[in-house]
Amino acid sequence: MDIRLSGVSHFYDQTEVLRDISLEIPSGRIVCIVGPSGCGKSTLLRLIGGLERPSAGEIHQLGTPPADCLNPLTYIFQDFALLPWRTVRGNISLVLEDHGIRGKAAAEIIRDVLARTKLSDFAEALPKQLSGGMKQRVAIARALAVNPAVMLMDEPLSALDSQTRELLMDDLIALWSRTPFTAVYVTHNLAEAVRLGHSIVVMSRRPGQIREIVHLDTPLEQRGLGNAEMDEKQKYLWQLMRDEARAADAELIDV
Ligand SMILES: Nc1ncnc2c1ncn2[C@@H]1O[C@H](COP(=O)(O)OP(=O)(O)OP(=O)(O)O)[C@@H](O)[C@H]1O
Repeated sequence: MDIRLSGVSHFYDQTEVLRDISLEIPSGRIVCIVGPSGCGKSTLLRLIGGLERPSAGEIHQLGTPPADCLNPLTYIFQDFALLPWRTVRGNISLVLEDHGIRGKAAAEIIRDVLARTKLSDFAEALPKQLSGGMKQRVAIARALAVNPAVMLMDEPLSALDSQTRELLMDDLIALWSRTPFTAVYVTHNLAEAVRLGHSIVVMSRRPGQIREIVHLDTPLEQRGLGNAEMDEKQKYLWQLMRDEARAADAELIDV
């Protein structure tokens, strides 16, 4: 299932947050969204997820979600959003219970997603027993359990330290390489964007407009640390963003 945004604009009261966003999110691709603070990245994700309706423009889902998809648009948040009193298995089974899936069918899905996220040995652990990186892997496993058409990822690694971020990026790439998923991935971190994005949407400061879409051809598995092409792309992205980021920073100070 692809997603197409056509001329999307959004206001909160009199404040224009997004202006005339047209964008394709093709199936099986990771589209990263970068831009200065307050430019409307999370708002854009909420509009795509249908949590809010755009003030103008249209968002279409093209094609049908996978046959066994329980929730076409599934979020992954920065703060993991796990229930602390439920085990890893219990957190994942919750989203299946919501769809009436229990017993053997649920156990098989949970076994599969735990194996894919390398959490098979931690099914009975509580969130408080897990590191931040593992908690986010549980959140990813929970998202995979509903076999989403598109994952909406809002700064999923930004609460983690830099080593854990590297490990999680490796995990996401391994997951994608095994079974390509579709994601819209909001991040402040340009290194993350060039590592994970098939394309990177660079937004201007508020009202957020698309300044440029940068495409990356290097396969995800070849984008390790120290890859010269990735460094070049990251520099280019920073050049695009630097003035906007400075201006956005000054705006926040003026408020
Ligand atoms: N529900 C809301 N009501 C009113 N204003 C809002 C609401 N949500 C966001 N805003 C405002 O809209 C603008 C864009 O916010 P948004 O969180 O989408 O930006 P962002 O690019 O994700 O920011 P950041 O990078 O700092 O997380 C901000 O000025 C924010 O204060």
